[in-house]
Amino acid sequence: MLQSKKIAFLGAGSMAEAMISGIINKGDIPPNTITVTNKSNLNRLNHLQTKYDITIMDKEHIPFEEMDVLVLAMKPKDAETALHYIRDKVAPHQLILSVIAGISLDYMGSFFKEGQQLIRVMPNTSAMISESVTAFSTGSYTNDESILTAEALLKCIGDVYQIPEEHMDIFTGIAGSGPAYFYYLMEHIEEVAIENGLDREIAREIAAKMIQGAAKMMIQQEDTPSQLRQKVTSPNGTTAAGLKALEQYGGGKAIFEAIQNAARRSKEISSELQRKDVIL
Ligand SMILES: NC(=O)C1=CN([C@@H]2O[C@H](COP(=O)(O)OP(=O)(O)OC[C@H]3O[C@@H](n4cnc5c(N)ncnc54)[C@H](OP(=O)(O)O)[C@@H]3O)[C@@H](O)[C@H]2O)C=CC1
Ligand SMILES: O=C(O)[C@@H]1CCC=N1
Repeated sequence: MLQSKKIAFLGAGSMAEAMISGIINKGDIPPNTITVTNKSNLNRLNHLQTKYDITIMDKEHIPFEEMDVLVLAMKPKDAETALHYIRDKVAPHQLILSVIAGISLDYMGSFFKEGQQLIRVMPNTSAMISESVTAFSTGSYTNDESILTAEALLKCIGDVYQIPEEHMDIFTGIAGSGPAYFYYLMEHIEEVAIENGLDREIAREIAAKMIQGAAKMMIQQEDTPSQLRQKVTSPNGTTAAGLKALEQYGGGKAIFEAIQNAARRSKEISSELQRKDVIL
């Protein structure tokens, strides 16, 4: 179903590249039917073209009317300018898919004529290797065909969940930002490994595989995380000693607060972006 679709990415940064990479690796879409543009960084566009064989274009030259899907992948601060730019260039039947954190369907909808098809998406950068967990919420005018198109597209980058928009902030805190928490954890694992004489590369490999193994256990086994933890923890053993320090240094609380804070920031971005001048 994606073969004949024309897709344009507005924004060519980390998230756009991760999605483009995942989509192209999946092989359902010919690379040259993906058009990518950005604000001004031509070197970046050339780099993506060389790497993925996609079509790159100055945004002034994009034939917007020919596009089936427009992916908005700029920072929240640039969303308003971009929405202003495209509002008169797209028709309601075209699907606008935004991956911008915190930008609500209502806010987006306020730029367009009634009936515009909109989908709000939250992927993560594991899209690069088709391992994102991605959520999406649909606007009031989005039809079944567009939902199927979006699902097919997002399945190229991993697993997809349709969720109510009110859950987007917490989803963002957990899954959109989540990879960063693991990279942060890895940075600390490497630090202590090196201090204890291990090579950084070895430490990185064993820690990443350990995390992958634990993640697979949670997916494949019926045990809860708490039961799995207990199975690792011998009385008065090494794990109990490690968990004691985690508790003592506020590990659980830190994880809880990290996710809460990210979700709060997502909500805050939404309120910062309230549209002031609706002129249609
Ligand atoms: N990174 C992540 O892990 C995730 C990011 N997101 C969301 O994705 C969005 C992009 O994030 P990320 O890729 O990290 O950001 P980057 O800063 O890496 O990329 C932003 C891109 O937007 C382009 N841009 C800015 N203004 C416009 C415009 N008016 N028209 C077209 N392109 C424009 C920039 O162009 P130029 O370089 O020329 O200025 C750049 O290519 C954000 O809204 C973020 O919330 C969502 C999930 C995860
Ligand atoms: O940090 C951000 O705002 C974006 C959204 C989720 C991940 N990165």
